[in-house]
Amino acid sequence: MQNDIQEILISEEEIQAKVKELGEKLSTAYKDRDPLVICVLKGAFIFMADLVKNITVPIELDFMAVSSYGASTKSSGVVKIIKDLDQSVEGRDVLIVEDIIDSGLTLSYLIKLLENRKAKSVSVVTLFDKPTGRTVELEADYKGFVIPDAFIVGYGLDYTEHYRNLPYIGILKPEIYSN
Ligand SMILES: O=P(O)(O)OC[C@H]1O[C@H](OP(=O)(O)OP(=O)(O)O)[C@H](O)[C@@H]1O
Ligand code: HPA
Ligand SMILES: [Mg+2]
Repeated sequence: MQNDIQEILISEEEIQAKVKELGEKLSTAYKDRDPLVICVLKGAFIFMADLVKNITVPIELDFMAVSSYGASTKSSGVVKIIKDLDQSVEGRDVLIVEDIIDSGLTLSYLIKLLENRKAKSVSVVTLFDKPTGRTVELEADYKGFVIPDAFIVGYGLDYTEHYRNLPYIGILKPEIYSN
């Protein structure tokens, strides 16, 4: 698996330091608000687990699974709900936890959905932001790293469902895509 990586873009240590910093910011922002923190599966599962350990105020968690990339490095443009939330968001302060904002399609769909379900507020924290990928206008409320125009893997992010278990962010060798 490591042999498929051309370059490590962001190290495990850099990620952990950033996640701690985001956790501290969110602990201040959500003090006394008991937010519903929503993990967007699968990509955000590692970020979510590390992030909530760095949030020091009461929160509730829920999980939603959506997919639009399939086995490609380009969004299909169709966001498919694979698993919906267990809890109602009505009247709740909601924080969506995403691994990456690329085209912005996944999040713009989710934000609209949760607003239609009458959440009191909907905010977004993303660990990675790829602004060059945007096809819809969208800004995260909290973000970790701005990344260049490259397909990244690791720390939850996949290519054809692999590489999610790398503890760092890497770029794959070009020959991996032609296999
Ligand atoms: O801004 P966008 O262009 O919509 O891309 C971002 C979304 O794409 C990825 O999910 P994917 O659909 O690959 O599902 P996965 O999380 O199961 O890998 C990623 O985890 C984000 O949820
Ligand atoms: N890597 C993995 N999954 C993704 C990406 C990416 O760069 N962009 C959107 N989903
Ligand atoms: Mg994916």
